[in-house]
Amino acid sequence: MDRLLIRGGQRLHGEVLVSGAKNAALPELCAALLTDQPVMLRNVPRLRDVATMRTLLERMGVQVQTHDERGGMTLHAAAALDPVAPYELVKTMRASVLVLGPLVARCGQARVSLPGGCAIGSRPVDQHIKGLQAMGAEIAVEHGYIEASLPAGRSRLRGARITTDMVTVTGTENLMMAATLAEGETVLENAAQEPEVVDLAEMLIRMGARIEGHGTSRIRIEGVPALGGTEHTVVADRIETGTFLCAVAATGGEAWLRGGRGDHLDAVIDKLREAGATVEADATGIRVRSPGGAALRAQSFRTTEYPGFPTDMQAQFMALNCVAQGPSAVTETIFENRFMHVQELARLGARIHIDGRTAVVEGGQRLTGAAVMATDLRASASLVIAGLVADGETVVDRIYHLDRGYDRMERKLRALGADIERIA
Ligand SMILES: CC(=O)N[C@H]1[C@@H](OP(=O)(O)OP(=O)(O)OC[C@H]2O[C@@H](n3ccc(=O)[nH]c3=O)[C@H](O)[C@@H]2O)O[C@H](CO)[C@@H](O)[C@@H]1O
Ligand SMILES: C=C(OP(=O)(O)O)C(=O)O
Repeated sequence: MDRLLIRGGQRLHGEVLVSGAKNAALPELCAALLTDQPVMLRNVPRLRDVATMRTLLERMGVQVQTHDERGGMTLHAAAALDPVAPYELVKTMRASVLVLGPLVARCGQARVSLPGGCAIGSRPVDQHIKGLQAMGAEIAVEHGYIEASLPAGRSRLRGARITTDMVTVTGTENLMMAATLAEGETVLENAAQEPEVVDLAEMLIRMGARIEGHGTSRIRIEGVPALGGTEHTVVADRIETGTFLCAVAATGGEAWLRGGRGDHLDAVIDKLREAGATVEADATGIRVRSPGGAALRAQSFRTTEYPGFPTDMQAQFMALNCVAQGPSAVTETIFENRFMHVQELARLGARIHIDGRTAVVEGGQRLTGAAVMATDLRASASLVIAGLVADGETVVDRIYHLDRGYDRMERKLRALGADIERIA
């Protein structure tokens, strides 16, 4: 099992090319199920989750071709599809549930394993199911599978007004994709406004979908009988960008994050500026300059839906808060169990006390290298950041979590001057 060996203490300098967003690429790969025409995606990141999604789609009968090093991929769901997502694949990647909406809309049926919980929380998909039922799908949950079909005599879902109980990102994406091929109008109230939802909507519109209001809490979709193929470039990964911002802020140095979208990261950039880092964004990327974490001021924040502070950046910013000066309170409101990194950060010398949904961080600590274990994707990233700052050697174990969502992270960090290597 691969691990990362980090010798901390290097300042980071140079340029990083930001990859396409995992959380946009995954639903966009699934959108190829909605049409019998080829769909060409560019800037698809090289990630374990993308490979898993590819395997899943290929098992359903989608032809997938990879073109080049720059992330070109063509998907063609022409043949009769086998609309089944088996447990072996879904259990390794919750985003597999994103095939549900497209399959019901295109094939009139689907059999998708329940994703179950994961390290960060229970993560039910009841809102996805409720929305599809409102659109006329008959759904039973049996033997660990969501069995969905259209009633006898119906060949299409029907539009509906759906208000989800909470803002759900993949729930919004699943229902928006399903609604593109439904009969009549669907209105999604309380919709997620994340940039990845907007990017997916833009791709669907290019495929012929009629969608309005994406990027707001009310999305209207007028269903059409069929969608066509398209070409689409996956939006830059704001979480990868934010992770590198925090890494440079913590180690000190200066970096240019080429392709990074500052307009998708306002909440994080505001906090970095309040901490004392210099962050300048334009249409081509983001420049960050920092005197090093120990010269910054720790920042309190609460995670919320977009455009608030993203839960997917909570662990990385907490690593920065451990070395920055002063106390800070980090409140996680999206997932009930997203503090798994706290105990591991403590092994490096961090002082953090958990009080319910808030982690109180005593800043200004000198971190020292140690063996630590990654528990989930962003927890792994926070341990890498802490390891880059710590004195001596840190070994991060179980980095398969990191590989789910970061495109060659250690290579990008090495290019910035970090002393980091992958070891067996
Ligand atoms: C592939 C992808 O895009 N993953 C992102 C997506 O996950 P994901 O879409 O799974 O997260 P959601 O937005 O759905 O979850 C938000 C909250 O709603 C709850 N919930 C959600 C759906 C549902 O049917 N019932 C329910 O109770 C969840 O347990 C959670 O507490 O958004 C999260 C929140 O920004 C991010 O952390 C993930 O990186
Ligand atoms: C939680 C995450 O992803 P997923 O929803 O795929 O588990 C994440 O990207 O931080």
